[in-house]
Parts: sequence; structure tokens; C-alpha cells
Amino acid sequence: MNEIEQVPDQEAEIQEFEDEDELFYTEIDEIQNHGIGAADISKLKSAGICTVRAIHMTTRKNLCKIKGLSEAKVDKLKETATKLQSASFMTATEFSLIRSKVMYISTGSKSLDALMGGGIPTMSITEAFGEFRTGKTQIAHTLSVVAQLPPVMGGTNGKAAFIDTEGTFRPERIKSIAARFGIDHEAALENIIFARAYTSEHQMELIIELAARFAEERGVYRLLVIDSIIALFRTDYAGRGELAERQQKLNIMLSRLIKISEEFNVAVYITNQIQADPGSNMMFVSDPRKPIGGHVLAHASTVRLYLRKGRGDERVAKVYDSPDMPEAEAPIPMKRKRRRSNEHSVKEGEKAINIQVVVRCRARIEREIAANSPVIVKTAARELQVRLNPLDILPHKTYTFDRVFGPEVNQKKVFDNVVVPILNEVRAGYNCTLFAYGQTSTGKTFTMEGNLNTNNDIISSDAGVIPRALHNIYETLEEESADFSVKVSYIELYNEELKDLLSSDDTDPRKLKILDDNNKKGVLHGHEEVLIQNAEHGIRVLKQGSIKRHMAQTNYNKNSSRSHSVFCITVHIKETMPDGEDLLKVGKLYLVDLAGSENISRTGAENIRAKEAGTINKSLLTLGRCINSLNEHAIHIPYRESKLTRLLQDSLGGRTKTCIIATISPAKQSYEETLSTLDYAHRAKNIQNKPVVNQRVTKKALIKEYICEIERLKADLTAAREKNGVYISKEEFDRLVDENSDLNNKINQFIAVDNHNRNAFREFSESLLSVTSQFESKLDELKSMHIVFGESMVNKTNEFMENHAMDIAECLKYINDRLDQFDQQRDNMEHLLKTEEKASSSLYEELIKFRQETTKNLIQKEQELRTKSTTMLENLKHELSVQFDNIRSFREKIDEDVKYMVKSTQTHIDSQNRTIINNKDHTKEAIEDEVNVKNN
Ligand SMILES: Nc1ncnc2c1ncn2[C@@H]1O[C@H](COP(=O)(O)OP(=O)(O)OP(=O)(O)O)[C@@H](O)[C@H]1O
Repeated sequence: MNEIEQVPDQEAEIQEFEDEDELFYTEIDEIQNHGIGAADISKLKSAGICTVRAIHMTTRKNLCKIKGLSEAKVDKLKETATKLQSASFMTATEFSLIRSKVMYISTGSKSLDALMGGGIPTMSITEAFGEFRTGKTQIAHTLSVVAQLPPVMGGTNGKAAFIDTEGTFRPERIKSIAARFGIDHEAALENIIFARAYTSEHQMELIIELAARFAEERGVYRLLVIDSIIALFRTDYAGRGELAERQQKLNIMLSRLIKISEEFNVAVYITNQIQADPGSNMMFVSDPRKPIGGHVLAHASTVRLYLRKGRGDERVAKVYDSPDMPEAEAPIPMKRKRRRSNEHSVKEGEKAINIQVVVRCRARIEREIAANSPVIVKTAARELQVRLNPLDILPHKTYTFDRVFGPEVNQKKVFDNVVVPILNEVRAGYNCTLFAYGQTSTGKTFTMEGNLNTNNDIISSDAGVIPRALHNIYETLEEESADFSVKVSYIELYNEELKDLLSSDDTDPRKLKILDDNNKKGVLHGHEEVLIQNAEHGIRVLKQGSIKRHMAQTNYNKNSSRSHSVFCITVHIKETMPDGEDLLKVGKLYLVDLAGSENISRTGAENIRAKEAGTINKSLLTLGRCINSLNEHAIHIPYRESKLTRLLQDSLGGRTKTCIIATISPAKQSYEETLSTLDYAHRAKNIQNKPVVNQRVTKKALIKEYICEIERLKADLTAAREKNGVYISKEEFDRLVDENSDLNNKINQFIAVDNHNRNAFREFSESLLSVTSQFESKLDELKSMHIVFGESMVNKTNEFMENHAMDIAECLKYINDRLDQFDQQRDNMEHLLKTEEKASSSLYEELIKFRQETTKNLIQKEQELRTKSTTMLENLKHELSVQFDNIRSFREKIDEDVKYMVKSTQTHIDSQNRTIINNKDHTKEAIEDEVNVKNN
């Protein structure tokens, strides 16, 4: 095992596994000790029989078929094998001991693991079948990594073998899965052996080779993936006549796989496709699809997993035909699993990804050969070198890109490597852009369009990206039996003017416009979209549009594109939700063929061609500046400086998945232009986009949109046919537009005056409110006097305040009512003005008059209110001062009363005191008299 971080007790675990393997097989070399010659052993090995058990598993007949093995030798072999390892009965306890060695590899999904009793088991074949993009291959990649993990992490500490029959294996996926499980991706890749099978025979040979390897590296491998098991059989045995043979061959392969899984305690994971089940309709089956391969595959697989798309990014797995598992379903979230390929690894959601940049260098063309201009560009898979002279006197430059295609690379290879992964993203609901950039005559149009001729619907080998993309979309979606529709649009940008190349009416006054979308990115409006029936129809539409495109012969290119063009393919795919609602996934692919940059002094462009070249270069310069600014993370990106950059705004630093194909010439005479293109492209590599998947739309919403569009088109058509539409001259149209804009200005001025008046009213009402609050505080003051002046005085004050509070409330109500009326009147006026703005100016004048009157009335009312409230305030002030005087005099009176009372009481007390003293004296005298009488 490689550099994977080891858990502490791993050594012990490895030893344990090795001991366990004794239970499964004895190496074939053992038979040499029992009299079988080394030459015969090697014959057996080359036939894939690498263990003693494999001799048991192979029939006498098949052993005799091995060259050089006679019947007598085969008998001897069988006898020796039985001696070394019994193939007879064992007790159920012994068998259960073997079964106890079954290991489970986690699928990476807890729910799926739970469904499968712990994961994918060894000693069995697990088959996953389902539609395209249901996660079969993703599970295969995940298992290949998880198998390497220690058992505590759901693995087996083992290596994985991957047989790829459809070109689906992606090391990038392995890297991201390794990162998810926190292991070194290089080690993870080292622990997977991979082979691409090209025919069903080759597939079988690879399996035999694997058996030998598994035997040689005992207990090292725990997983064998075949993605997919049947694809090559379907290609190799086409037609009903070959079906029986196909099934027979498939059966042999599957039986081999069963033996391998049991012999080496390996989990075999195979993927399979599905097909419509014609018989299901009669039996009312809810999902009328079934796996391919018939009973042969059904009997070979121990566990069959049906994968289907669920809600959103979710996949649903269902167990079929398992000997020991219930037929249950489990949801598997696939959020992490958007990565489609090496070139287009996509991180979900808001995560930024670099745009992809590839370079294509064509061979020298006639002009360059005639000029004897030597080849100075050397290409490798990802690297490209520009040497000005072969002797290396001048320094040479080396660039690295996501991919580099040399002159030997044909259109198909460019398409398969660059565009197929992009189309996968389009079908997943992303907007993607592919644009070709480069010097004039370097092959941009050749790459994007190429040869558009078809023969019986078969495209030419020189067909470019667009026709191939159209075919690929139809082929893939039809194969998936998807419910989908495709629309295309085609526009050009010539001398900074936009033109719809699909518009049926070139004199259509409606101009194409670039407007801001919700994210302030430029989007095109007003262009035709053609619903196409099939790829061929799409190519016809492209051809018709291309004829209208501005092309011209220049000194550098017989057919030079003088405009930038954007061909957009929009795909709608129906998805049925579990609740039965139909949603539509929308993906767009913008295919941009830029006009070529041109060194005017070198290409010798004159007059109109020079002017065109100037505009082309200008917009390309802006494009370059945008690329630089994005590269330097500048705050301002000058998108708005040209229509081209406005159109590409979402593709450069936006939410689209973007790929640039930079095209170059290999000839020395284009040295400067080539370096300039490569510098641009190299800088573009650092631009990051944040792709966002498009929102699904409901079918209803789309139908509604279509109905509106149809209604609009019908109305246009009827008007054109019956000539009862409104026809006006261009001058009259312009005049009306001007008049309309005048009216709009006036309305805006009126609204401004109106707003001013409303503000004045608001201020006034606010000042009234402040007066009210002053009153309230006065009321509080008066209330506090209750303590000093008694109940009657306060009641009187309250009564007084209440009377006035009513006045104020009335006054406020009046103002609010007037404000409401005023708002109502203003809204009515606005409404009237908007709906009637195209009508005669007399209405406008009336409205102005009405506004003036209303404003006058309002001003008058305002003055009245002001006067009334001022009078009220004055009255209130006066009343208050009278009350204050009353209070003051009342207080003085109370003071006097109190003084008088105090004085009179004092006098009374004094007289009482005097009386008491007198009485005291009299009493004293009486007592003395009494005492004297007694004594005498
Ligand atoms: N990879 C290629 N293989 C074969 N021929 C090619 C290749 N690339 C370009 N050519 C040929 O080179 C010529 C110029 O190509 P093309 O018109 O596509 O250039 P361009 O970059 O679109 O130029 P412009 O900017 O002037 O429109 C054409 O004759 C085209 O067929």
C-alpha cells in the first residue's frame, strides 16, 4: 500500500487479512510440489487460472482447450487440486466462517450503505443500473477511493482495479473524492489500476489478466469496477441475429467475475444501462424501464441497485433482486458530485472556478508555405513552445494551458475533449460559453463551424463544434429517452452594430438591445429564437444565418469573418418531480466566433476592410483590457466600453462556465500575433467565474410564456396580412417617439412639482403636531397644579384643554383628509397622464389646468389652515393668560384667608391662655383658703 496515512493498528490488520486469504485460495504454484511441471503451470496462468480453486472452477472441457494440456494432464490437475484444497462439502459452520470474511466498502452515502447492510460486499457482484447521470459512475469512483481506507472508515485497506469501457474514468474525480476523505490524492491514484477496454474480447482479456494479478498480489485488491459491463457487447453484437452469441459470451464473462469475487474476496461493482420495457405497459408498471442484459445479468448479480434521479440534485437508489436485502429505497444527495471531467471540474454553488483555456495551432496554410515561412510552434499535450529560430539564438517562450492541440488534431478530437464535457454541463442546467479567439486566418471559424455540409444526415469529418454540438445534444437526450426541446438564435456584431442573423425581416425597425439582467450583466433582447426539430434543422438554420454574416476576402483569408458572431443553443429538458409536477431544466450554450485581430499594416487592409479591422481591433482591445482588469482583480472592469464585452460580461467573471479556444498560426511570419494571442490567453486562465445552475421553470410558466409569444406573433402576422395594423412612416415614428419623450419629461417635471407640494404639506402637518405636543406638555403642567390649587381648579383647566384638544384633532383630521384627497388626486392624475400620454396634448393641458387648480386650492387651504391655527393659538394664549391671572388672584385670596385665620386663631388662643391662667390663680387661692380653714 502506498503513502496513505496509516491508522495505528494497520500492520496488525494487514497480517489478519493475509491469514484470512488462506481461507480463499492456494496459489497455483503449490501444485508444482505435487508433480505438475512449471511449463503447464505457466499455461494455466496465461489462461487466467492462477489458484488451485480456479482449477476446481474450470470444467475439464475448458481445461482441455488450453493448448498443450492433454486429457491425462487435466485429470492429474483435477486430482492434485482436490488433494490441496477440497472442493467438496463443508459444514454450514465452515461456510459461515468463510462468509464472515466478507468485507463492505462504503459507497460514501450513509443512507445507501444502510440500505445495503454496510456498503458494497466482497465475494459478490453488485450491479448499478439507471439512466445517464444517475450517479453510477460517481459511485464507482467513490468506491475506488473508499476501498483504500481502513475498515474503521468504511474501507478495506485494499487497492482497486477499474475497467473503463465508455471513457468515463476521471482522475480529477478521484482527486476530489480523496480530498473529501482527507487522503493524499496522489496516493489514491497510485492505488487504482486502470485499463480502457475497447472490445468485449479485450474486456475479457483484461479480466483474465486481473485474475493473475490478484493472485500474484495476494489480498491487495479488494475492488474491481467495470463501467459499464455491457456497453461493448452491445456494440460488438449488434442486431437480433447475434443476440444469442452475445448472451453466451456475456454469461462466460460474468461467471468469471463471480469466481474472481469469491476466489480473491473482492467486491465486483458493475454498471449497466436501462432500456424501455415494452411489456410493462400491459402490466401497469410505474417505471417502464429495465436493465439491459436480460436473465444472464440478472442471475449473475448478487445485488442489483436501480438508480434514478430524485428531487433536485438527489438520486434515489432502490435494491432489486437481492438474496438477503429488502426491496427498499434510499435517497443519495449528489451535491458534491457535479464534477464531470478533467477539464470541467466544477465546484458547486458560489465557488469560483477558473475559466478553461485551450490552444489550437493549425498547420501552415498555402500562403505561409508559399512565403516559405518556417514553423516556429511546437506543441505537447498541455504545453506549447514558440521558437523564433531553430538554433535557439533568440530566447524561446513556453506556455502551459488546460489543453494544447497541434496541427495533427482533428475536429472530432477537439470536440470530444473540449465540448462534450461542456455539453454535459448544459444538460445539467448551466449556461456555458465557448469562444474562439485569435489572429485572422488562424482557424476560429473552422473550429466553430467548419464544414457544414452533411450527407444523409451524416456530418463531414471537418464539421466544427456547432454542428457536432447539435448532433450530440439530440443523440444523448434521445438515448436517455428525455423529453426535451432545443431553440437556437444567431446574432452578429458588426462595426459595433448588433444584427439578428435569423430575423426574417432585415428591415425590422426593432433594434437588438443589450440590457442589464437582475445581476447587472448584459443580456441580449429582441432577437429571434428558432425552435428546431432535429440537429439537421439546427445546421440548416446556422447555414442560413452564416450566409447573412459579414464575410470578405482579405489578403490573409479568402473568407474572413468581419464580425463577431454568437450562436446560442438553448435546451429545455423535462424533469418529473416525485409529486408529479413537471419542471423544466434550462441550459444554454453560447458559441462565439470572434472576428480575427489584425495587424493592418501587415495584412494590407484598405478602405472599408481597414475600417472594419479598426473596429474589430478596438473591441478586441476592450476585451483584452477586461481580461487584464479581471486578472488584476480590479474594482472596475470596463465591460461597458464595447458591445462585445457587454455581451461576454457573464462569461468573463460571471455565472457562466466558460472556455476559450485560442487559435494560432505555426508560421514565423505571425510570430508577434501568436505571442500576443498566447499572452492574452494565458492571462485569461486566471479569470474566475462563479457558475450558478439555472432555476428550473415550471412547465406551466413556460407554456404561458410561449402562449404570449404566439399571441404577439399572431397579432403581428394578422396585421401584416390584413394590412389593418398601424402603418406610419419612419419620420412619423421618430416624431412620435420624440413627442412621447417630451411628454414624459413634462410628466416628470409635474411629478417633481407635485412632490414639492406634498413635502410642504408634510412640513406643515409636522409643525402642527409639534404645537399639539406643546399643548400636551402645558396640560401636564396644569395637571401638576392640582396638588396646589385643588380639584375644582384642575377640572376647570382640563375642561378648557379638552375643548381645545378637540379643535386640534379636528384640525389635524382635516389636514390628513386633505392630504389623502390630494394623494388620490395626484395618483389619478399620474394614471391619467400615463395611459393617455400618447393621446392629444389637450388632455395634457387639461391635466395641467387641473393640477394648477388643485395646487391653487391646496395653497388656499393651506393658508386658511395656517390662519385658523394662528387664531386658535392666539385665543389659546389669551385664555391661558386669563387663567393664569385667575390662578394668581385665587392664590392671593387663599394666602390672605390663611393669614387672617392664623391671626384670629392666635388671638383666640391667647385669650384662652389668659382665662386658664386666671382660673389657675383662683383655684390656688381657694385651696389656700381651705387649708387655712382646716388649720384654724
Ligand atoms: N485546424 C485546421 N485544419 C485545417 N484547416 C484549417 C485549420 N484551421 C484553419 N484552417 C483553414 O485556414 C483557413 C482560415 O481559417 P478560418 O477562416 O477559420 O480563420 P479565422 O480565424 O476564422 O479567420 P478570420 O478571423 O479572418 O475570420 C481556412 O481555409 C481554414 O479551412
